[in-house]
Amino acid sequence: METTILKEMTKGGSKLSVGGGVEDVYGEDCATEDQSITPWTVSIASGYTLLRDPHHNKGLAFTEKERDIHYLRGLLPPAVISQELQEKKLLHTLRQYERPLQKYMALMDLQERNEKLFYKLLINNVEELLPFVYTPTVGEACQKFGSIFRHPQGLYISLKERGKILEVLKNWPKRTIQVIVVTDGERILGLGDLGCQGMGIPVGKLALYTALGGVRPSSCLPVTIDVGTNNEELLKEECYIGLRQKRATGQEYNELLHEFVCAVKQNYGEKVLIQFEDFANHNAFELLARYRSTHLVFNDDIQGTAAVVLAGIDAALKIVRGSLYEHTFLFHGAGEAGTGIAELIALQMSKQNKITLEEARKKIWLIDSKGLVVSERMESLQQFKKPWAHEHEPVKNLADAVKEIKPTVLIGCSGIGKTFTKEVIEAMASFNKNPVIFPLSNPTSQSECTPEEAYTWSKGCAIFASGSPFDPVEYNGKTLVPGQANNAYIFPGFGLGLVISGTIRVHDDMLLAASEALAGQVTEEDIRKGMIYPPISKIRKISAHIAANVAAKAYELGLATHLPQPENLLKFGESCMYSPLYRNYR
Ligand SMILES: NC(=O)C1=CN([C@@H]2O[C@H](COP(=O)(O)OP(=O)(O)OC[C@H]3O[C@@H](n4cnc5c(N)ncnc54)[C@H](OP(=O)(O)O)[C@@H]3O)[C@@H](O)[C@H]2O)C=CC1
Ligand SMILES: CC(=O)C(=O)O
Ligand SMILES: [Mg+2]
Repeated sequence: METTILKEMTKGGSKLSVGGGVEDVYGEDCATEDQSITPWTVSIASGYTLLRDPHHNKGLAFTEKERDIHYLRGLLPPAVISQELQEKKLLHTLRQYERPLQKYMALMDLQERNEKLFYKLLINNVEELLPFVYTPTVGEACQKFGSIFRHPQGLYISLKERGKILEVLKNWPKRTIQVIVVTDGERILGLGDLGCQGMGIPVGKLALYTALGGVRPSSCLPVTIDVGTNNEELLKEECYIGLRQKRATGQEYNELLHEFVCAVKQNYGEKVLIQFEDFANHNAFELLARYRSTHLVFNDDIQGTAAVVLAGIDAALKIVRGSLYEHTFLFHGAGEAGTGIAELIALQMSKQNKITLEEARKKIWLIDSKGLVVSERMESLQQFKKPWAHEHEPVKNLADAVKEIKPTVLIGCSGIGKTFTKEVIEAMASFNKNPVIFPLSNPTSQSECTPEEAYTWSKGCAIFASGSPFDPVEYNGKTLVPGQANNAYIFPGFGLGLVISGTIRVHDDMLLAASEALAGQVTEEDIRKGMIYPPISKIRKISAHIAANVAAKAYELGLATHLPQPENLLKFGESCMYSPLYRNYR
């Protein structure tokens, strides 16, 4: 098949070359989605190849003229339909599927077939479709990844590629990458070690980077590092897609990860964001500590989750009153999410009250699988738990700890479902007018409790937000809307902020800036309805605000490299956001 140069043109577009200040941000094949600045892009597909190129395929929406010019005659049935009608038809079809996994597979197929239509559908129906590309369905998809696998998405880097990672990166068809989400599959949501099948997570997270944060899909790269799996069932499974060996650890593991991180910087430069996702905590904290001062790295489970929860607490304080420091926090789970959130809350308390971090930490308690984290256990505690080992008698279970500590805010992040029992919630409600309850564990099966349970056991008083989505609940004739405390509110806007400012390092103050921007998007009306997060349907606007705040902080800290600083970062961020609308081809 002959390939010709294909030029995309916006309606009324007149310029021939790619130009404008935003080009530096997006580089390569398209400068910006602000078509008034740069209406042209160049690609190389035509005819049959064009129909199979997901970035440019429009299916039946190709116009008569485009069909003539691009050798599409006969390759499509005669009807020409609009993108809006395509979207309507697809939504109708998706709604016919009964099982969430069928919807997931249909959506992934669409993403591989027609990228713009996939994103238009997702952006316009985010509330309805997010649960099928993200938690909870992505969890089931990862568990069954081997049997539902149809076409590879993202890059697989296994121990077999040791010493050749730079070459592997060069096999990826895009040269300009701005965001990488990488997992090694060892702690996929609360579902444990899913090995190579964890790829569903980077793919899903990056779909959100584009749909929720407006980062261009062509500049996103999902990566799975396969060092084996300790999941015996997967190792025995016929359809398992990964290396059939136990996980490599120690030096072998560290060397592979180091080669990866260095190859990324060498291939894509120092402004590419590496987001670590769903690593087990024994690696996650070390990787972040090792690379945070030399590379642009971000751990979503530790840092993104912290920012989203702090924002929810900020909004909850408008209902329960008092400052952060006047509250007492208890975490069920002392891993990445737990200690990450705890640390950011302590940092904010210390800034607000001009106290030391040590003093602030005293208001925060954590429980792990062995009970309350207390000083008596200091020697045997992992490093990241030590700052939280306060003086206290040992306490073995959550219900007893709640009664002893009397927290105002209870946060679940153990990955173990059903642990916020009736006894726990009733105890919380017995000394709090409005207990703040955050069952953060994902997916839905691992949630510490449902909103219905929290509202019923607290007699409708709980302020509730969970990691996975739940439907509104009718309680005593009132509709209560549970919030979704999920890092999806933060990372897409956070990443966009780094990209538009060309930031080279992540600083904790940027997490506070992101958190503040999210909390600022919660309206009085949301609060009146008991909602501590803004509706997810407004996520593009929310992400633009987060991006602007993060970028502003990066400029203030001298970590941004795109100079001069745009006058209006919000407008600039919005103008950089990916648009899923088809372009006219000439
Ligand atoms: N809503 C959101 O945005 C996010 C949600 N999460 C969810 O949070 C959960 C935990 O993730 P993460 O922190 O990364 O995982 P980690 O493995 O790092 O931490 C889990 C913690 O839970 C503790 N734990 C395990 N079992 C029990 C138990 N029976 N009783 C008390 N504590 C227990 C572990 O104890 P020990 O240390 O002793 O092993 C550990 O401290 C997952 O379900 C994940 O999906 C994570 C990130 C974001
Ligand atoms: C949401 C998320 O990052 C997690 O559950 O791991
Ligand atoms: Mg995660």
